[in-house]
Amino acid sequence: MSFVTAHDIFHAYGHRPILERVNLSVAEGEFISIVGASGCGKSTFLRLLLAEERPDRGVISIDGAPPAREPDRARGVVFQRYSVFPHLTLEGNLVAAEGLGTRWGRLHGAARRAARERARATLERIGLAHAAAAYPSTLSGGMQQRLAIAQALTARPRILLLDEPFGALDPGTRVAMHDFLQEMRAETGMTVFMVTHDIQEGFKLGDRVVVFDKPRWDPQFPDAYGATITYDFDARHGGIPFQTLKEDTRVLQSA
Ligand SMILES: Nc1ncnc2c1ncn2[C@@H]1O[C@H](COP(=O)(O)OP(=O)(O)OP(=O)(O)O)[C@@H](O)[C@H]1O
Repeated sequence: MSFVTAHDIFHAYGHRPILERVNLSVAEGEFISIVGASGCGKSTFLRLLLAEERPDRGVISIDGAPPAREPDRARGVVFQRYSVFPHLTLEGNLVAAEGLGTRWGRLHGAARRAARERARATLERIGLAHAAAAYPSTLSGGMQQRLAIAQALTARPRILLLDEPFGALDPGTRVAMHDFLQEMRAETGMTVFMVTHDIQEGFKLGDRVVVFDKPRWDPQFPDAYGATITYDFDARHGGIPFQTLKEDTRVLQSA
């Protein structure tokens, strides 16, 4: 049963097609890694899932409805340039994340006390309890990233969108973050879309690895065509034997 679907998506910036004929069907709980050349529209696709932009043509649906335009608790996001609140302590960051989903954007009284308790438990969980009262600027990149992911997960989103979340991390911290993400995923059963430039990472974490590429390419007019999903690998079974070639790559020869 499909939870997230993209049907025949076309999206352009001005006269420049970025995505064309993108079709994808994702079951709830699947982890989709997205790879592809720089600038081929991977982040654009995430923005369409977030409804930050609407596709020019085609339909995206999440749980049978178009994605909500307003930020909602169903979707958590972590970008490479992660967005923690610099003026709040670590604990304050997690409490604020819970408040974002409420009517007034803040929690008060007993609800706030309960959120603080949960924040402390989460910080314990991600190994940052000792820094609960510290500010993000005093943390290393890996610790800030851990906080950003914990913040996105605080609302227990049904869908987590990750745009190169581990790009800036050293290899050791990366592996620790992979473990953390895998644990959180096992616990919550959330659906994940992760853009990465690291194919190994894509296969390690993903159930499927989808490749965005331009099946049509005119060397005279490189911007003439958009990218689509050219491969959809089943990464649960080692990938390659289960690959689905969705389109032939056709290079247009100049006369
Ligand atoms: N708001 C915008 N207006 C015009 N062009 C844009 C806009 N956003 C992105 N683009 C262009 O659309 C193309 C796709 O961008 P996008 O960021 O989706 O690619 P990407 O595959 O995520 O790239 P990277 O791997 O480098 O992050 C790029 O050429 C980019 O310059």
